[in-house]
Amino acid sequence: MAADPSSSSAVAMPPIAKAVDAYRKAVATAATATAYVVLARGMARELLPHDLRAAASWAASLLRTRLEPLPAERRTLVIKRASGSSHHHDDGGLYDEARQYLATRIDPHSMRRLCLSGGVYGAKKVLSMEHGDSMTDVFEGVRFTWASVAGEGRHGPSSESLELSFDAEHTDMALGRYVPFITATVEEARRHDRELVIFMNEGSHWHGIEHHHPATFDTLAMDPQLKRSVIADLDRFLKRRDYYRRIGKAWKRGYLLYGPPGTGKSSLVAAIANYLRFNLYDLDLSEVRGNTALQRLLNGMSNRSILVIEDIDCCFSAATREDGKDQAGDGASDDSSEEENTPDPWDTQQQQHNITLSGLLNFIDGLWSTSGEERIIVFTTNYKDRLDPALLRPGRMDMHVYMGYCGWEAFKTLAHNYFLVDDHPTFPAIQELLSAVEVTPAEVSEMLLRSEDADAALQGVVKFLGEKKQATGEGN
Ligand SMILES: Nc1ncnc2c1ncn2[C@@H]1O[C@H](COP(=O)(O)OP(=O)(O)OP(=O)(O)O)[C@@H](O)[C@H]1O
Repeated sequence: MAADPSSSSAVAMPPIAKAVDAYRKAVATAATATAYVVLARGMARELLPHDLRAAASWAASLLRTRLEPLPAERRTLVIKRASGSSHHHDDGGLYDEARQYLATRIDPHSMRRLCLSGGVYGAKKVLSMEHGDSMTDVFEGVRFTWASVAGEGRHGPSSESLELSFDAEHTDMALGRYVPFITATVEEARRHDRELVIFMNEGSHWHGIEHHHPATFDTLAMDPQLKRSVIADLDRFLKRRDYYRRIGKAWKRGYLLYGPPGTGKSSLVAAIANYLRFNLYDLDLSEVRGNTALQRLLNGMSNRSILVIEDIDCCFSAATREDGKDQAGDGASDDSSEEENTPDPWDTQQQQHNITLSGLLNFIDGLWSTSGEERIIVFTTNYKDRLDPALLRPGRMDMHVYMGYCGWEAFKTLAHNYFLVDDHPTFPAIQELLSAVEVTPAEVSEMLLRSEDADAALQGVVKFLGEKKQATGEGN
């Protein structure tokens, strides 16, 4: 049977011929499509009036703009390294602030290369970008790009800079909020890391030593609710700079800590200093020779500090109370009338200088309202009932904090501090005994310190409390 030549040729068509055929078809199709477009254009030109055509083209371009937004205009802020500053010392310029800030924001996983510096003489190690690298930071939902640019030419490293880029529409925010935020964050971190100092007065000068008191609010044994309210009060105080400015008052807060000896008043002062990272100024009034010296001392205090006057009841006896009135009949205990009979040199001197406790407070108010910022003043006393009533008046000291005998919650804090123990077979007995006897946290701490073994120490506490209860019962 003879083969069909056409079918045989189709089957036998070589690949090149196939491609040529496909190309021919494509050209024909394109020509047809182009012809249609040309025809449609021509018809539109013929049929649509000019204005309508212009409107259609404007709408089309608008649609295109909407669908493909143009890249936003960018703005770049160049932060140059201050000449003379070194990598090892932070001079406080914006360049150093930005570097320190970026060290806390840098994501080591997202960077190809990283610089690690510091560590000299125990200094903190800091991560930073390599020159030529960049990173992004998001603030209030806006992306900021940071680039590290190498110093050029003979100026070398001193012409290094950081470049901050952002969409131009966020310029006000970058300058008005982001840059101040960076400064505030770095200041906060520096404050947190700084060594604290406790100053004591010698004549009219302060003499400072490093303050390493370990007390914190976590280690402080006190009523948990009271502890929370002190912390909340401190937090509120820190946030109220503008409020104090607005009402024209000194930005200060006064705390009166009172309670028996050994209940943690000094520990609370240390915990406040550690919490706020404020330096302490422990003022011994008996060392102060008159108004001028006092003024010099108060003026010599730095901002963000705590002025402490311990045992305030001993500094001002009834003879120097407000208005200089003899207040022996005001309910003060017998001890104070004893003091009146034997005036100490400070009293005599204060009478000469006519300083009363409320006078001192007014003096401090006046001085700090013009010069001081973020000051805390703490008075401590074992005998609140001996204090000048002027000091106890509402508004005088902002918060009165009673540091009392060791309660159950306070005891649990101590047991946790010393032995990391949160439960123990002796606890029920201790809880019961604590509700029956008055014992100070200092006494309990001392018992807990007697042994390194938790069982032995806690048994010791039970024995001590039992004996105390018995003695109290016999005494009654
Ligand atoms: N509330 C407390 N929490 C934790 N530890 C305390 C507490 N109270 C006392 N201590 C322990 O007892 C020691 C002495 O306490 P602290 O000096 O703070 O008491 P104080 O009330 O200031 O006494 P004083 O009135 O005699 O100055 C502290 O160093 C601490 O070890």
